Order: sequence, then C-alpha cells, then structure tokens
Amino acid sequence: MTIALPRTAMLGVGSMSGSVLEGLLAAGLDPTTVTLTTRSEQSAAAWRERGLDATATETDPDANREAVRGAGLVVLGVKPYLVGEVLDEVAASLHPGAVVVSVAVGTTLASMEARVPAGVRVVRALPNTPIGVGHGVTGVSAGTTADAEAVALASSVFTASGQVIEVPEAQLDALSAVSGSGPAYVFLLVEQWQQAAEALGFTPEQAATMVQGTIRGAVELIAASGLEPADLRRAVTSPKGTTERAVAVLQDADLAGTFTRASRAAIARAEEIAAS
Ligand SMILES: NC(=O)C1=CN([C@@H]2O[C@H](COP(=O)(O)OP(=O)(O)OC[C@H]3O[C@@H](n4cnc5c(N)ncnc54)[C@H](OP(=O)(O)O)[C@@H]3O)[C@@H](O)[C@H]2O)C=CC1
Ligand SMILES: O=C(O)[C@@H]1CCC=N1
Repeated sequence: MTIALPRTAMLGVGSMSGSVLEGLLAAGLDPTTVTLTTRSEQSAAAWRERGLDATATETDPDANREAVRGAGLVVLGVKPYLVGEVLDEVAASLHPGAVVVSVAVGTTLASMEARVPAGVRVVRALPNTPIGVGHGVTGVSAGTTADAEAVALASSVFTASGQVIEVPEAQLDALSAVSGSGPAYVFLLVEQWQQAAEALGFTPEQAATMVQGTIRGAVELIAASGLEPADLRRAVTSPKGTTERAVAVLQDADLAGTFTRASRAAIARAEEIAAS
C-alpha cells in the first residue's frame, strides 16, 4: 500500500509520532510531503540525516509556525502539557480548513478547538508505538467540527501501518489504558518472564528466544487459527498434566483484576492531565 497525504507538518517527532512517521514512510509516503519540528537541534539533525525536512525550535523559534504554513494536515506529537502552548503559537498560521490531529493523552478536543481558528478541524488519535513496525492500534475521536473527510484523512495516517478504532472521546482514555499504554505491559511481561527463565538456569539469549518466540508464536496462532484464546489454552493444558499446575498458579494472581486496576490507574492519570 502506498499512502498519499496533503502537505503535512509534524510538530514534535519523538517516541510516539516518530513511530507514526516510521509507519508512514514504510507504507510508501513521499518524505518530501512532511515537514518536521522538534525542540532540540540534535533530534532535528537526526531526522535530516535521513533526508527529512526537520527544524528545531531551539535554533529557529519560528519553526512550528513555518511548518504549518500551507499544511493541510498538522500532527501534534508533543507532550500533553505543551499542546495548548504549541497550538497558541501556530493558530494564526494554520491553513483554513487544515486538519489538526493530536496524539496526546488527556488533552481534550474542546481545549484544542478553543485555540484554533474557525474552519480548522480537530481530531484526537491515541496510537501505540508498534505502528512503527506495521502493527499499530490507534483510537480516533472526531472533534465537533471534524467532518467525515477530516476523520478519514486523520485515520489514513494510522491505517497506513495498523488498525484504527473510532470511539467517542469519552472512551479514548480507556482505549489508551488498553492499547496506548499496552505495549509497556507486554514489555514488562517479557522482562519478568525472561528473568524467571534465567532463574531456571538458561542464558539471557536462551531466555529471550524462549519467551519472545513463545509470545510471537502464540499471537500468530490466535490469528491463524481463528480460535478463542481460551480454546487454544485448553489445547495446551492436558488434564492432570504440567501446564494445569502452572496455569492454576497464574490464575491465583488474578490477572484480570490486576489489568483492570492498572487500566483504572492509567485512566485516572489521563483525567488528572485533562484537568491540569
Ligand atoms: N510514547 C507512547 O507510547 C505514546 C505517547 N502518546 C502521546 O504522544 C505524545 C508525545 O509523547 P512521546 O512521543 O512519548 O514524547 P517524546 O518526548 O518522545 O517526544 C516529544 C517530541 O516533542 C518535541 N518537542 C518538545 N517541545 C516542542 C516544541 N515546542 N515544538 C516542537 N516539538 C517539540 C520533542 O523534541 P526533542 O526530541 O528535541 O526533545 C520530541 O520530538 C504525548 O502527548 C503522549 O501523551 C500517545 C500514545 C502512546
Ligand atoms: O504514558 C503516557 O502518558 C503515554 C500515553 C499512552 C502511552 N504513553
């Protein structure tokens, strides 16, 4: 698939929107379509080395304003506390009818719409970093002035390299608590499981092969078989066998309750950010 976008400004291109950009480039986006800004010259230089047009605000205070001039699509990839500041900075330079997409958690559509001129359409997106390798999961919510065309354009940025779920904004913090933060939960599981394997006497390399290979294989098996995870689990768990004992220990840990508590903690933090 090759993706075409209107002239696009990406303001802030760190872990998250940098992964979005990687996904777009892998999907065939013409790099000359995009203008990037970062805070530091070091980050901008790293993108320029890859042939992209990138300017740092620390060397050019007009970088964000220049980037959005004439852009039909503006992607905000800065930390939540900077979204308002950056929008105030660029508002007067935004192209009438531009679509502004923020990937920030806890920064509401209302707070962004209040800062942009009439006619500028705002969309929120909550992607996750695997988008950089073609496996993103992104939640998208439309602002009050975002029409179907704006949502389709915003969504195309993320479907280029993964799946998109459109949800009302009221559900976006919860979606973020599942799939936005989710890669961190999986990386933690991998870390802890590899530690456990090493404690059984395996080398770090052997532990990584066993744990990461098993996770990849199991996820592929869910997708390829079309079966429910519970059915596949039962197929591994021989009655009176070894897995049964291990799974009983894991079930004692109340994983569902733990995931629910973890998600609620993330949602509470998103609400704190929105209120700040
Ligand atoms: N990380 C994740 O997995 C996810 C993050 N998000 C959201 O993504 C957003 C960014 O987070 P993340 O990518 O982790 O953060 P990073 O710190 O990795 O990236 C922030 C980027 O913003 C740049 N920046 C800072 N100030 C300015 C400015 N005034 N003008 C232009 N660029 C600026 C930074 O430049 P420099 O590199 O020079 O510092 C950097 O490129 C947050 O709002 C977060 O809520 C959403 C979902 C998942
Ligand atoms: O931790 C954070 O705040 C961001 C939002 C979701 C994932 N990372």
